[in-house]
Amino acid sequence: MPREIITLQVGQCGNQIGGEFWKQLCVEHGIQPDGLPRDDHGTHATTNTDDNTIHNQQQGGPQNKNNQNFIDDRKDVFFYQSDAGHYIPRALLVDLEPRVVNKLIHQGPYRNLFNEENVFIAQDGGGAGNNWASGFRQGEQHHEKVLDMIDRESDNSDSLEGFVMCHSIAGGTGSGMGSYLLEALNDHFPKKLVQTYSVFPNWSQNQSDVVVQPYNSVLTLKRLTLNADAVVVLDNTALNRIAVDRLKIENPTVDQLNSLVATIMAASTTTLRYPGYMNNDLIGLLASLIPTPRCHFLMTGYTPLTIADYYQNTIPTSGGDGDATPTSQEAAEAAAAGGRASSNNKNTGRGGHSASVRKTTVLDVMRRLTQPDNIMVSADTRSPTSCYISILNIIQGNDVEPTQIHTALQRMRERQSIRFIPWGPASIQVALARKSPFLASTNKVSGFMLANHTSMAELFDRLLGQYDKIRRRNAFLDNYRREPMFKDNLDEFDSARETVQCLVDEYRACERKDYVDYDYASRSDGGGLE
Ligand SMILES: Nc1nc2c(ncn2[C@@H]2O[C@H](COP(=O)(O)OP(=O)(O)OP(=O)(O)O)[C@@H](O)[C@H]2O)c(=O)[nH]1
Repeated sequence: MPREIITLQVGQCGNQIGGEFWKQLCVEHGIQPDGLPRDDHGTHATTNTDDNTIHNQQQGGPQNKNNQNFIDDRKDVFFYQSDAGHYIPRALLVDLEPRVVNKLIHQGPYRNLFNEENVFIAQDGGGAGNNWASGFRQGEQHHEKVLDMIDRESDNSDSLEGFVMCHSIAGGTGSGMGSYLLEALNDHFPKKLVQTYSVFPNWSQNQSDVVVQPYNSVLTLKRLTLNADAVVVLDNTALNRIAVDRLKIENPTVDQLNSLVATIMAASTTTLRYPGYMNNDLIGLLASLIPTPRCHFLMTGYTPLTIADYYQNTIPTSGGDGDATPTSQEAAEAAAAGGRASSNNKNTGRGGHSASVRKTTVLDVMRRLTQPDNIMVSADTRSPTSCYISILNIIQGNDVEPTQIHTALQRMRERQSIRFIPWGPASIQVALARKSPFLASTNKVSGFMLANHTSMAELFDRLLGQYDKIRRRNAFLDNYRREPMFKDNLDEFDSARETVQCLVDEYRACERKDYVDYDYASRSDGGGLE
């Protein structure tokens, strides 16, 4: 029986990255943009049967020459099938302004993919104006409608495992309404898991309209700490750095960053969609990564990196869509047509956007995954005190044998290049997965890392620094004071700051041997544990 997962996409960013995630899932599962399954088995299936038994043990699924393990994938974790045979995402598209959601459901080849009953757009359509408090208030105002949709979708599953939310923490809707929904999910579905893909802002961008991003981010981080079971951190600063330094794109577009995001999101769900003997449900996946409840912010790494083919020919822009830049719709059409951008699109002249990795072996891939260059969070994972709390590597390759993984692990252990917490087991978990036969790939092996690392505290610390700078001057607070939560006082700001500070302190405490004696009660927020 599938353990279904319902995805909530909230706000502009949430819906844009969510839209890319579904495109990626459709491609990987051989689902056409209209939801109908492709009638072939994929042109990139391998016919090597020599190691079937070995992979069978890893993947737990039947295999034969036609790569039956992929035909036996678990589409129904993320999709359900309509009476007419269309695969429909278990997704809710929520926004306080109509532009992005309308684009998803009215334009481009994927316009018929989503269930339109699952779309919520606020009637006045004014958005939340980069104001967390407005988003939170509107979340409360519209909660009945949205929770009705969630209830209907949850009744539509046999064994719902939980929810995944995609949003950004820095605007108004994804952060404020997203925060409201996180609290509501905890109240209404106390036994279900809640995982988020949370986009952190690019602090190096000096834009005047985003001066309040630190306020919104700190207020959201409180809910991510208290109301989510796991948060996959998607850090725009790091994604941008990777696109520039590794993929040699001068000015990455949002579409190009979202292509990286879609790769990460899809990779992180591989073991749920192609289950094996371990990590085949969300609880199994998260339990191994999160030994202590509050430190549940996960970083990711992926190698070899590429921007999906259909974005390769986009001309980088510093702002909106230029004439020569294919729109998301054109890119999606190109994707649907087989992954090539339209010939009208001019090439950048720099060749395809992929990091130059010529040879991929299991050991290389596993080593590269922990290299700071490949880690998609702007934090120093090699600082003298920071350490890994846990690591899960998902290695994908059609000819990979478990012995290669054992050898790679042994080598890495001998080199002692990775520092782990002093109070727990120092182990890298590895899940072996085959590649989708529907995806072209020039690399034999690719790898994805999901890791819990104490340097995450750096990101939060930096955020608190930005927050303190404007809060000390009580700057830009007028719009917040107009909202009910801040009408009488600003206590909620102080409470959120304190929760984030406690989170930083706990990550730092994790670096010490005596963390096992960590005194939750001594924390001013009582550790938030009931
Ligand atoms: N990676 C990525 N970041 C995005 C995208 N769209 C917006 N962002 C980031 O998200 C933050 C702004 O949040 P939005 O999602 O645009 O805002 P919102 O939640 O819709 O809220 P309002 O616009 O205030 O109603 C900024 O830090 C942006 O850089 C996207 O498609 N991809």
